[in-house]
Amino acid sequence: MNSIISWVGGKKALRSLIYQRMPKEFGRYVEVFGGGGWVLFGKPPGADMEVYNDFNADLANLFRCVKERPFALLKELNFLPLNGRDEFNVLKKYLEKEEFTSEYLREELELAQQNLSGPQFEEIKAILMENAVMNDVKRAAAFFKLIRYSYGSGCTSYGCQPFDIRKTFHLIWSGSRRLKDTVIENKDFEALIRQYDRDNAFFYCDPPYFETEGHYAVEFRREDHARLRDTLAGCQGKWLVSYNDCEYIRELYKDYQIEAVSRINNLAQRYDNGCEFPEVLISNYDTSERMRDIPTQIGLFDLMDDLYDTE
Ligand SMILES: C[S@@+](CC[C@H](N)C(=O)[O-])C[C@H]1O[C@@H](n2cnc3c(N)ncnc32)[C@H](O)[C@@H]1O
Repeated sequence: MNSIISWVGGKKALRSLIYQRMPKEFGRYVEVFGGGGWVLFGKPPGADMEVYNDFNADLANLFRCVKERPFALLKELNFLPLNGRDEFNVLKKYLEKEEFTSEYLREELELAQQNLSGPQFEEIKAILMENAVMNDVKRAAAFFKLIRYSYGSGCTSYGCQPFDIRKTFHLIWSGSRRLKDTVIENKDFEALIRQYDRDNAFFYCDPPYFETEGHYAVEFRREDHARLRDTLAGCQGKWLVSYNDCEYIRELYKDYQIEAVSRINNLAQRYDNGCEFPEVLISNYDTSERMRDIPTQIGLFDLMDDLYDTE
């Protein structure tokens, strides 16, 4: 199926190449730089454990709400489903406000426990918990709209295209079903990889590309590319990384398998028909395993796409 959102650097066009190169067997699938989760959404759930991660808290919260609170999210989205520059600016301001963090909730609960009797505390606790969840849903709805209304899904400028948000509701439903058993995380890649690494793990890593790091709300520094390589170097499991094809990345991963691939560049394609974008797939295992069985494996993924393709 398609993702619930478009995302800068989303791997819709590259994912069939990635499926063909995945290890034939793995017990846990971990999408380290989740973004729109295009690779995850297009693959059958399969593995014993599946993890979606992104360090962007709004993105992880959106995925969590789609998975766990689809009713509340749809209700929130359906409330005043306008689409105009003014609403876009209001949503942006709302998301820029200081977050209602779990730290704040913990303090409120502690205060209530110290100052109230047992039954009173239980009553207030239920209200505080409910409000905290509703805040998550409100934030998820605002973020979802911001992505949908912005230019190129970049969340920064208004896209100026009329769009009825209700047209996306079926995606939220099918997304919720697809994410039913997926663990959603909001961690820096290094902590995540160390936490989930096992010899039966498979990590798909799609970091911000070299010299386009600034396209994301979460800061990714130049030295983070080397930190990622060093973290992956210590892995027991298998991993596949996608990057733009450039000298720096080729040198950084010179001890691993590097395959050049290319795909249509979605944004450039708008202005330059036929524009292709050179990328590399880097791995610590033999990616031709699955391709040797190509008729059966591709058939399976194609079938999933047919079942779920909704956009
Ligand atoms: C190229 S995008 C991933 C696109 C995704 N594969 C898709 O198909 O939509 C890179 C993502 O990495 C996330 N990111 C940036 N720094 C990170 C970090 N230190 N740890 C985990 N995720 C990070 C960004 O928020 C962004 O969503």
